[in-house]
Amino acid sequence: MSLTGMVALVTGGAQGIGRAVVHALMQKAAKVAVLDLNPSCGEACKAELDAEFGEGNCIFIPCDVSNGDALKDAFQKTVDTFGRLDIVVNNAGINNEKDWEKTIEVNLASVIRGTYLALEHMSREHGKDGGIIINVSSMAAFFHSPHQPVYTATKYGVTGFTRAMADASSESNYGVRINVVCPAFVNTPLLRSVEHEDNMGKFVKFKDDFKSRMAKFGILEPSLIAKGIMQLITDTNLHGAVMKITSSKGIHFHTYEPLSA
Ligand SMILES: NC(=O)C1=CN([C@@H]2O[C@H](COP(=O)(O)OP(=O)(O)OC[C@H]3O[C@@H](n4cnc5c(N)ncnc54)[C@H](O)[C@@H]3O)[C@@H](O)[C@H]2O)C=CC1
Ligand SMILES: CC/C=C\C[C@H](O)[C@H](O)/C=C/C=C/C=C\C=C\C(=O)C/C=C\CCC(=O)O
Repeated sequence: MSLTGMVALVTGGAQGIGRAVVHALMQKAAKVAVLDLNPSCGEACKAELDAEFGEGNCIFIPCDVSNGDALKDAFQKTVDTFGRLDIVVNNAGINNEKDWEKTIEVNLASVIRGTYLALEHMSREHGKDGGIIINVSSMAAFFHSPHQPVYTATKYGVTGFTRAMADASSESNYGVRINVVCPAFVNTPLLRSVEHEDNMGKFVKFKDDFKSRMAKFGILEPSLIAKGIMQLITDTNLHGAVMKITSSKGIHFHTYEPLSA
């Protein structure tokens, strides 16, 4: 499937996994709106992408995804700038067990909100052409982490929500494919949050156990996660797919018994 001329929106796109996905999309000639909370990182990211791909192919929109009005405006600005929307990657996420309500807001509520906004702009129900939504979950949705109970809960939520919405899309003929990706540990700034009491709260005392888990399971590079997400975007057979990415098995898919969890 060619992405030339397609328009994508990536939340948390200024660094880490989101940044790698933005780059991969632009390599395939998509136009991209990068949404991120961090303005300096976002502006630097846009400058690098302009230098590599030429101006006019990406925009940076400062946006806190947990602010519903700001997220809605960012979707509208993307469509106003590029004329359409085809691909949404709900990637922004945090690790904060101390401010656990914020973690639910960013990791789960904002993914739900981002999915509904994406449907408003892409679903046949709204007279649009269809599209693709990718939600970013985690292997924590399969191997629950005793050091991140709320983070784990949000990622279980993202996976369940995405599967249910994929079925809703099929049953109501939205014309939108909806998939979820579940990476294991990835070499990004998020991973370094294991060291900080501000992020881990009382679970910071387990940081060495956590680091042992990382050593045991390995640490992936963001480019591999971008490769998996590009497969979910471009393979038109993939809908309702739950992609796992691990050091031991690479990119692979979780399978479920019919009518089971
Ligand atoms: N790094 C890892 O080991 C893994 C990460 N993930 C998930 O991948 C996604 C991306 O994570 P990383 O790239 O590792 O993190 P990261 O911390 O490197 O990058 C996240 C980006 O999201 C932005 N962001 C954070 N809160 C935001 C908000 N409220 N509104 C808008 N932007 C916001 C940050 O400014 C940053 O640019 C997250 O959903 C994370 O849970 C999943 C599995 C493994
Ligand atoms: C402080 C750390 C911050 C963020 C990291 C996140 O918690 C990240 O989202 C968590 C990842 C958790 C990964 C947990 C387990 C990984 C397991 C494997 O790699 C297991 C290997 C094979 C599984 C076989 C299969 O696919 O079923």
